[in-house]
Amino acid sequence: MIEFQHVSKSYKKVKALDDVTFTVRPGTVTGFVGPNGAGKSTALRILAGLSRATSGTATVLGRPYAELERPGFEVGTLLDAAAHHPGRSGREVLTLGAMLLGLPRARVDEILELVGLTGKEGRRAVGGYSLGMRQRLGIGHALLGRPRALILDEPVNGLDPQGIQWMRGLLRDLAEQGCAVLLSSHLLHEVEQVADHVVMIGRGRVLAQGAVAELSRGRGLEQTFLELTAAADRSAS
Ligand SMILES: Nc1ncnc2c1ncn2[C@@H]1O[C@H](COP(=O)(O)OP(=O)(O)OP(=O)(O)O)[C@@H](O)[C@H]1O
Repeated sequence: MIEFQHVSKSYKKVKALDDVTFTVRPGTVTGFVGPNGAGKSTALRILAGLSRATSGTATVLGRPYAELERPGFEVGTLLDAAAHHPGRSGREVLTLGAMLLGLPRARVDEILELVGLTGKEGRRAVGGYSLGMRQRLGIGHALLGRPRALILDEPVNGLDPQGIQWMRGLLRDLAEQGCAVLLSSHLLHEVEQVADHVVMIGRGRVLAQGAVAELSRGRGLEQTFLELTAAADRSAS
């Protein structure tokens, strides 16, 4: 379970998040959508313990990230596909992660296979990876410890159509295994394909949340999203 309760975050003059409350239940994929600057990354960074809320609480499995006893086994994060050292090979990145968690080397091979990186690709330096390959490595790294919650910032960015289809299947499988998956995306059509629930934010506030079918209102999520964000812009001006 992932929970935001009345989370607000201010940077000097900017109110990046304003009283954000929502839940991601185990066994579901929740899409987190909003225009540029809406506050998505800020919310995910707070959840992953990389930034502090000004007020409110964001928890994973009932605790703030900093208080998780075994974070690598509880929550997997993919917040920045370029986070790994460019000089390390994909295999080295995964091996370091596996060592930190006390996992056997065999887990690295399992993960390379799961994310569709070949042995040869695994031996290449990450600096030479395409964005799609980085995304595959990043999600593999997040999954090393078989976490019960996943936080993914734009995971399909840079993936080709086959890659997008693969990611969709992977996230659905993880949800079926009971994982709580939170993914931010600008691709509303993609969110519609993979998510059960959607949280729409604009200017730091939750504009709507609910089941995908409910929010698409028979016309598609994009239409609802455009109407809600336009209304939020009008009321702010
Ligand atoms: N470190 C920071 N200092 C000051 N303002 C910040 C900082 N980080 C984010 N902001 C501001 O907070 C607001 C929310 O930004 P955030 O990056 O969370 O949005 P986002 O929804 O992830 O956007 P995008 O879709 O473009 O990635 C923006 O107005 C942004 O300028």
